[in-house]
Amino acid sequence: MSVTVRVPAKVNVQLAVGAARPDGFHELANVFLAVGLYDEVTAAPAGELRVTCAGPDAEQVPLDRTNLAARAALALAERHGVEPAVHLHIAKDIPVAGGMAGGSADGAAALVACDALWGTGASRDELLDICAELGSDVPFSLVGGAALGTGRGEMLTPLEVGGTFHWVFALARRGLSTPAVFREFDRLAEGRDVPEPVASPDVLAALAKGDCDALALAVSNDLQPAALSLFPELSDTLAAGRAAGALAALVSGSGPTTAFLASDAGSAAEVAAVLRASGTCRAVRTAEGPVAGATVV
Ligand SMILES: C[C@](O)(CO)[C@H](O)COP(=O)(O)OP(=O)(O)OC[C@H]1O[C@@H](n2ccc(N)nc2=O)[C@H](O)[C@@H]1O
Ligand SMILES: Nc1ncnc2c1ncn2[C@@H]1O[C@H](COP(=O)(O)OP(=O)(O)OP(=O)(O)O)[C@@H](O)[C@H]1O
Repeated sequence: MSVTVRVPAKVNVQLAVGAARPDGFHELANVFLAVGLYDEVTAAPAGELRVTCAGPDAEQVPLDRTNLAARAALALAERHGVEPAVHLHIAKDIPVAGGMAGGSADGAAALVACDALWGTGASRDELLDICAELGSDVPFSLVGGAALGTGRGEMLTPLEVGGTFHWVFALARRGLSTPAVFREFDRLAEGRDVPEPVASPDVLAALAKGDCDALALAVSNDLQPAALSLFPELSDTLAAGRAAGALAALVSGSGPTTAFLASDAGSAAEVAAVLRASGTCRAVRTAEGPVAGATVV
């Protein structure tokens, strides 16, 4: 018997970043949208904990106990006094180190899969607690849809969304480390006051209405200058997407994936084709959001 869980990537339609806290994390107002690029994690009984991974970026994924899927299984097993004797197989389609919460997605998926496989019957709140221990983005991967994340991003308030948004994602030729991007944010902020991060009423209203033109005017990412500083070539990708007719162009989370909002599926396909031909990125994907979070299939 095995359990397979499908889990989406995310894009941040607003990422407001405050000053560094004493614990090193940054206070955020993080508006997450789950988009239809998926990993699948399959949990099956095994002699001992084992992780395997397949997919285009699989060789970049650690297979030891630092893998977020393995850490999720160990955390659940420890809380419930269960042997973590499980084979976790990750079918990976979310770009690795791309700012789309790929590792976080696998953590949330493994948790749901192991809970079902072992019959541990953890409550939603307990699963969310474990997710928050694993990483700031992991709780959102569990719940999906759209949500405002406060604190370091782990305290979620679900958001209503009045329609479907069409996105194009340009994958970069190398990854960016999330801690390095936050450090660069701090360096760029030296000597000036960083305001408290607050959710933009315009972003929330545009999501609630399902209004892509309004969302295009309202999206923002405070990590974008830091990501561009570490990876200047991303400006060319953003410019290529804008020139192709995208309504908005921004870095996704800590990058280096760039995200482009389109008015419908047809124009998303056109923007994707122009980006592919531009030579400014490694690959291009289209996806819609919001979609559901980690779900047993
Ligand atoms: C950039 C985002 O992806 C936006 O959704 C997230 O804020 C990052 O979430 P994540 O990858 O789950 O991050 P974590 O695993 O919790 O933290 C990784 C590292 O990112 C930095 N970090 C993360 C979240 C946060 N609010 N402040 C931070 O400064 C810290 O250096 C931390 O050590
Ligand atoms: N299951 C996993 N899949 C991918 N990377 C993982 C996984 N577990 C741990 N990692 C490690 O985490 C690093 C970041 O990968 P990940 O794909 O999660 O980045 P990300 O999408 O930029 O994250 P985020 O958007 O949450 O900041 C990788 O370089 C890898 O070493």
